[in-house]
Amino acid sequence: MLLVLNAGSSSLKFALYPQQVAAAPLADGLLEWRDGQLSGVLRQDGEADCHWQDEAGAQPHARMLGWLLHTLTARQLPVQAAVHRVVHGGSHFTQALRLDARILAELEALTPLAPLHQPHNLAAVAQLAQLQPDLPQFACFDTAFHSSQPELAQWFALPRSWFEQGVRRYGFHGLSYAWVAHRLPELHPQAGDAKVVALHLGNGASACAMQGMRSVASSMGFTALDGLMMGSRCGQIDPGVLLYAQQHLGMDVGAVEKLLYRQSGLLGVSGLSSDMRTLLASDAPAARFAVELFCYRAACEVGALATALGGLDVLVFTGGIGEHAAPVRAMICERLAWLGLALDDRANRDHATRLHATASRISVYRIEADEARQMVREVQPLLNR
Ligand SMILES: Nc1ncnc2c1ncn2[C@@H]1O[C@H](COP(=O)(O)OP(=O)(O)O)[C@@H](O)[C@H]1O
Ligand SMILES: CC(=O)OP(=O)(O)O
Ligand SMILES: [Mg+2]
Repeated sequence: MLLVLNAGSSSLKFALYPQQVAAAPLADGLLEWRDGQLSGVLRQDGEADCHWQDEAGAQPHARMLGWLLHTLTARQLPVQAAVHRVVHGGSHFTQALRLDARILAELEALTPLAPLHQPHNLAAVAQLAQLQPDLPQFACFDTAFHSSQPELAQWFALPRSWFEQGVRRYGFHGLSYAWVAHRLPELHPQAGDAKVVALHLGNGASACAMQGMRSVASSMGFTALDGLMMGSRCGQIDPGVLLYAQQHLGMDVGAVEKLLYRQSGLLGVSGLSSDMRTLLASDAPAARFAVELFCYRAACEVGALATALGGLDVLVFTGGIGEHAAPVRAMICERLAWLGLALDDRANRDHATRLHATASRISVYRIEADEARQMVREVQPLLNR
């Protein structure tokens, strides 16, 4: 049994797969740590049949994972290996691999580049090792899919030595895009020759340009801050704003980090929520404006990536917002009408897989993100070595 883990700041998604690439997980669910409370939900056979709650107390994450391992073992589903989504693999790690102490130290050094993700990803590795020391543990990287990008797409216009030190555009959400690259040819037979832009719109949001189903450019860069507007991250910003915040407003580095990662995006602009569902349900003008800005920025980024590709044949929506927010898809596509893109309104409202109108020059698809299954695919060749 292979346990797939995707650890975030306050939640940990898990799924348990048999050690062959099966269509559906044997069990999956979510562990959460919020307001001093721990909770867990486990689904088996599609039914959420196990709920757990406890006070946070000491070592909350270890207790959540302890509950999970205990529950799975009690159900005759003992965990034999674990694979983690690790957001940043830096320039060295461009493939799934088995974790050891040396690799973990290198990954820890990348924490400043992904402060919202990397520490939580690595904490889950350490806690599992404590609970089950012999467990083989693997990592799959969000940056790996983008390692195929040409140098032109990777460089900032900084002095040469900065690139050599690793200050370059990496790109993220690679597990989600790799899954899109796997699924799209099943939906669009000419996908291999197509110029594709995929939009991963979730709590974090980014866009990726693909040619030959490989990444050639992306909107996220050195960290998961650049590019699109997100739930609470600002996306693309004039770096002069950061100088202004420090030099004239006297903000220290911690305050600037908090501003960029946690107080901006949909949350900052709406003053209401980072959650797209809440904003779409609200009549407040600031909520509507936040949604409009989100869509405007996404459409502009699609235009930029179409230029990187030299054309656009296919647009893909994925991630929580991309999969479920029909009004957001409609607003983004409206702004791309000049490219010859037309949605089928009904298909969009019904969340169909194929979303474009018959007359559209550009095909549009909705693909459900499945980072967990992509991780199983990537780690499969390493399991029986
Ligand atoms: N039915 C829905 N309509 C609109 N937005 C939705 C819907 N379901 C989920 N979302 C949005 O998706 C976002 C979360 O995306 P998800 O990909 O699940 O996030 P994460 O990055 O945490 O994995 C939230 O903004 C949420 O409001
Ligand atoms: C890289 C990133 O932004 O991930 P998430 O969408 O899970 O926050
Ligand atoms: Mg996500």
